[in-house]
Amino acid sequence: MSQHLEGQTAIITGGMRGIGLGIAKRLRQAGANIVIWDLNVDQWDASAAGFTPTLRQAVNVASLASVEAAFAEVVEQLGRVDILVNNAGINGPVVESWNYPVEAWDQVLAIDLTGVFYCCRTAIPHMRERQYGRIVNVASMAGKDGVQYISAYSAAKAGVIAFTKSAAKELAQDGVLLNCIAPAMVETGLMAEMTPEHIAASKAKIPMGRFLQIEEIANMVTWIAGPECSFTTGFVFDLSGGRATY
Ligand SMILES: NC(=O)C1=CN([C@@H]2O[C@H](COP(=O)(O)OP(=O)(O)OC[C@H]3O[C@@H](n4cnc5c(N)ncnc54)[C@H](O)[C@@H]3O)[C@@H](O)[C@H]2O)C=CC1
Ligand SMILES: CC(C)c1ccc(C(=O)O)c(O)c1O
Repeated sequence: MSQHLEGQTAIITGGMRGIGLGIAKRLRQAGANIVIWDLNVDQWDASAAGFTPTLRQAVNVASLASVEAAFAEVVEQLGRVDILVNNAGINGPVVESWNYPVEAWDQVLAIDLTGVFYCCRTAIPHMRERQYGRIVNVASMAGKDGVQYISAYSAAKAGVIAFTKSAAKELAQDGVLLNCIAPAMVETGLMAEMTPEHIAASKAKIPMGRFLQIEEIANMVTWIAGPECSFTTGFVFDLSGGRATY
């Protein structure tokens, strides 16, 4: 396997399980030193993951103070951050938009959108100073299409796409590239929060007729996060099994 990220440092938010863990594992195989940020980082299953991260930090991405303190510690201990994967996210209630609880709306937006902004805001000055960085924001097909009964999640993911495009233009001459991925449904803890009817409806929208696999996301992210991705910024890379039409 290519070791093209040897010596680089990658932060993966929400990296304790699911898609984030899969991305972390694959970036490690490519040679990167891995920093895991998650709400609770006590339980690391090294035999299941197949590696031990260089650092694990308890971070709430919805708290700027938490993000800034953790980032400073990474720079102090490892000296550099080359890759930031903004993966942490929640779904929230599955309910009509007009009945969506206001507190839950605020929480979904705080984690899924503002959390991405906080992590980028914190990492970008360091990357600009080094004139190198790769930021991969995990959006969703829900952010492109809008999915019924998960309006806060869909709105937050649409916001992640627009934020990525804006910041990418600002940083295009600084060696700092920002891109998004827009996965369709993957069988993780997050998907389990959907109702069986919604899961079946989502699967039915995918021409390939199957769910996306975590390894497929991790492989794509590993390329986007590396130096070979050199002329693409502000882009949304779909993982939709043929579903995406734009
Ligand atoms: N599972 C799916 O079908 C899809 C997922 N996605 C996105 O992929 C990303 C990962 O999702 P999954 O792995 O499925 O979810 P998951 O629920 O399995 O994992 C999410 C991780 O994020 C962490 N997290 C949640 N809130 C946090 C916070 N405030 N600060 C730090 N960490 C926090 C959780 O503790 C957990 O480890 C999310 O952004 C999700 O929206 C996108 C498209 C489809
Ligand atoms: C698992 C998350 C909440 C989710 C659910 C449904 C869709 C979809 O139908 O497109 C998504 O893209 C998701 O990210």
